[in-house]
Amino acid sequence: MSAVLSEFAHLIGAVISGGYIVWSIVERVSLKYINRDLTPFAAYSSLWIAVVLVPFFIYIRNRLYYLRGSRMHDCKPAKVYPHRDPILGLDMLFIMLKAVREHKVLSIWYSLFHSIGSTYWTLTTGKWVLMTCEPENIKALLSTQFESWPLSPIRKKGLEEVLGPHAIFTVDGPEWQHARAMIRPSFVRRQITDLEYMDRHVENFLDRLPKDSSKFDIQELLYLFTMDVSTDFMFGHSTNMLTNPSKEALEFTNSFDYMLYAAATRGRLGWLLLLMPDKRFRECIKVCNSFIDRYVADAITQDKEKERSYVFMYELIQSGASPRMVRDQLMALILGGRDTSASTMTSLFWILARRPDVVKKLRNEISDLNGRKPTCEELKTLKYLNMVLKEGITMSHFPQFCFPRNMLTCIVALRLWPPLPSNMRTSNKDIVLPKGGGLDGQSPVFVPKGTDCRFSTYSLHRRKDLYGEDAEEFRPERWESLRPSWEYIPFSGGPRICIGQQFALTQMLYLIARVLQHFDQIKPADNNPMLQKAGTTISMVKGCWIYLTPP
Ligand code: HEM
Repeated sequence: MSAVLSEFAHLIGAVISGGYIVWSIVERVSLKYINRDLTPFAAYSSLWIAVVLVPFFIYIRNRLYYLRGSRMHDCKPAKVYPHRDPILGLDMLFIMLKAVREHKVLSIWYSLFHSIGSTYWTLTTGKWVLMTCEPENIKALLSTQFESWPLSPIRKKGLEEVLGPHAIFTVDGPEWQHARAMIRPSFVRRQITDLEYMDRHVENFLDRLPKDSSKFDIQELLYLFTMDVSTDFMFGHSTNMLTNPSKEALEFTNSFDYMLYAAATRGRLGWLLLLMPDKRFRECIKVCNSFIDRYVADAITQDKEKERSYVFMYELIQSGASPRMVRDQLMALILGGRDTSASTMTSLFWILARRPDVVKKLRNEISDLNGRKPTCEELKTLKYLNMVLKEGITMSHFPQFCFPRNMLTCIVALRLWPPLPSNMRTSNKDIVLPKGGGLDGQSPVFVPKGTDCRFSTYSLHRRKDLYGEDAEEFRPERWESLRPSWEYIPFSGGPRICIGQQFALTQMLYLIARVLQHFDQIKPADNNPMLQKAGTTISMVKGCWIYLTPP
């Protein structure tokens, strides 16, 4: 009965507002061309009122649709952010723009979840978005309802501009399956454990570290390091940013940085970006594309003898991928691989500089190697690994990986400062998420087709009800008893789980182990709180300035 009433109200609303709009337009036209009012009430016809009526009608229509859907599916409405502007939600836009300027986006999300609840609705430039940091909802989005939650069109559009239309990060459905199937074997075959080639870059990194305990920005070096590793892995040619970058490599790296930063900002602005054309953004895309195209063309035309046993680009070319396809995947993998690892290691060094107790423990673990470079086998056979295996810290959605003991610190860094602090999916049909409805947020919540749902990994990882009252504290020891599942998703989960997680963890583990073999103490060079900006990944606004002291 209520469904019939709501359909009826919907119909009446459509007829009244639609009729009014048509009538206003006809009156205007007749006044202009035949200089005559058509109806005695012509004075009441106003295009301005018509313009206001449209969003009002859309609002009522959506509201009724939502309430009806909720009733039909035994759901309760989720809480709503108390907007001052209930039509476009411009108040939230201004809050977010201010937060971006002050680098407080992550903490604002966190505090909103804290004050409203772990699932709530908010308006973003006229569109309702469901915000959540509820593990059950995230599991639904990424796994159990995977088919119904493709990538959001905003993200697709934003990333398509920079990565291209075939990149694994911008496609869904069969095209995504194809891209993933093409990339996946490379990560398995390579075993991600070729420390030899990684070692060259780690040595370059160590060479750049000041040995006289002078202060320096480790973030800058980490981004150069991961760019060198990524390009070496992808093209078989490193940008050599740590040693002797060519003019092109420098230009590529700078353009890549700007391109990603601009893409993230544009993604946040949505349709408002139409008002803000960015010439530099376009130029940077061109620079990056032509840098990669040169390597691809070179590899295709010259059929070069491979310098190393494995180069990702050659594998793609041999799989029959078109040059455009190869370029798009290469861009995606540099994006996926470079900033994420650099961001994690930066956060980690920031906290290590403030936690000498943790540095001491880590150095004790590593001292078993007697200063030798760890082989992959040695990394695996460290005595602590047995303990971790006994403890069984293997997540259900990390089927192929167990974390060695000395990776625990990385895990902690990934919990508190996940490099991808939030993500979004859009429903392709009316659907029900398991939690978030009702005053207590425990009932299922109805989500109409076309709704964006943003989940905040950053806020999820800091939930006190999941991680304890000290959730915001850096305490690696908590992992000795923790068995998280969907409460811990730095690498996402489900079918689209990060393809490079083992590569990333090995790279980070190796670099950190080697740095700690060379340096005894890590100290902060300032007392500033951690200030992070959220681009496509998070990074530290003023860098991470530290002192390293050799033993
Ligand atoms: C600390 C390091 C890393 C973190 C925290 C991380 C995190 C993530 C996350 C959260 C996703 C899911 C994105 C989404 O579904 O929207 C993802 C996907 C992906 N990551 Fe990573 N990543 C890391 C390193 C890497 C590395 C080193 C590579 C490659 C060299 C890589 C390649 C990818 C690819 C290709 C995908 C897309 C998978 C798909 O859509 O099927 N990642 N990563």
